[in-house]
Amino acid sequence: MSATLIDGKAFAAGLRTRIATEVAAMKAQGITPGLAVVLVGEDPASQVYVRSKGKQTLEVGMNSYEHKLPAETPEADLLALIERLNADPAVNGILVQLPLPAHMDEEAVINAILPEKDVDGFTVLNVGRLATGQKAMVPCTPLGCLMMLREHLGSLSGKNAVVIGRSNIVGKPMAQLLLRDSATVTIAHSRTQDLPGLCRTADILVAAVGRANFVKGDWVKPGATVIDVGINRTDDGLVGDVDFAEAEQVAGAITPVPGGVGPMTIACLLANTLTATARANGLPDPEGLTP
Ligand SMILES: NC(=O)C1=CN([C@@H]2O[C@H](COP(=O)(O)OP(=O)(O)OC[C@H]3O[C@@H](n4cnc5c(N)ncnc54)[C@H](OP(=O)(O)O)[C@@H]3O)[C@@H](O)[C@H]2O)C=CC1
Ligand SMILES: Nc1nc(=O)c2c([nH]1)NC[C@@H]1CN(c3ccc(C(=O)N[C@@H](CCC(=O)O)C(=O)O)cc3)C=[N+]21
Ligand SMILES: [Mg+2]
Repeated sequence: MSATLIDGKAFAAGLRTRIATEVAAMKAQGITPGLAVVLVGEDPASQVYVRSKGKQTLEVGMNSYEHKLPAETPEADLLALIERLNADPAVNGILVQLPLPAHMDEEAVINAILPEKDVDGFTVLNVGRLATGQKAMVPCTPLGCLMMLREHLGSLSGKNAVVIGRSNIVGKPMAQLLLRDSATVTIAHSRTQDLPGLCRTADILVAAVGRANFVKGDWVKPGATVIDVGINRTDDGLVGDVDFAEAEQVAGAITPVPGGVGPMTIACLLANTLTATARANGLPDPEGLTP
């Protein structure tokens, strides 16, 4: 047996085409969406993401504003930049690349972003809105995972979902979105007992752990849908948190790494920027880009 491959790269390309169409329509009304990305320091992986975000932002017809600050920038200077971006009408979305250097208070920096421009959905206001079922900006990685799950499964109602990982940027918002779609959700983490046994109950298994090839084939329920969020650089190249070779023998469907969740994350960032621009201009939310 061999699983259906969920092609995030192709899905993301289709999403970007739809976004480009919407951007063109906005531009005809004199509105050009703008995304500001702030990178502090020189982490090579972060530089790669920021570069591909900037490139894809321009490709869909949006304006891209990149701000690169040295690692030793005082926090006050970063907060001052965020204030300027908050006040700039050409900027509809603001993303501050994480992680930040150790001398900065990540929570304070994130919460300085105007919630309406918080295209990562990381501010407490957007987290609270998502948790209470109000109209929010939803974190890009979980949103991309949700889109792929809906596309593959249709309804998620009543399905058993296990999310491995409880971070604020992936695990927790992923669980919220699955719950909103009426899945029965369990969040697992480093203290979870009998993780393999728990995973075997999952119709939907989302791995956001940060450990290469962590989830083994015999943890996967036959026919399950497996979403691999992990990005791990190893001597064998980029690999996910799921042992792909094993899991694809058992799963019904699975996302590859690379070419799965990663490209969807960037496409959803553009989707959120479009949504933020629509809301800032009193237009309805673009169809199919919000949960
Ligand atoms: N494709 C994409 O677009 C993105 C990919 N990523 C990738 O996703 C992965 C997760 O990212 P992130 O959520 O930020 O990571 P974090 O390090 O913030 O969180 C990892 C989570 O995994 C849990 N965990 C660690 N070890 C184990 C274990 N042995 N058993 C069970 N749970 C464990 C931790 O548990 P505890 O809380 O108990 O410590 C924690 O909740 C990384 O590989 C990251 O690179 C992240 C963002 C976007
Ligand atoms: N404020 C903030 N928002 C984020 O969304 C955010 C962040 N900080 N910090 C880092 C993580 C990680 N992340 C990825 C985005 C795209 C790929 C991606 O496109 N991956 C490609 C491979 C890219 C490669 O080769 O390195 C793929 O999986 O196919 C991966 C990871 C967003 N993050
Ligand atoms: Mg983290």
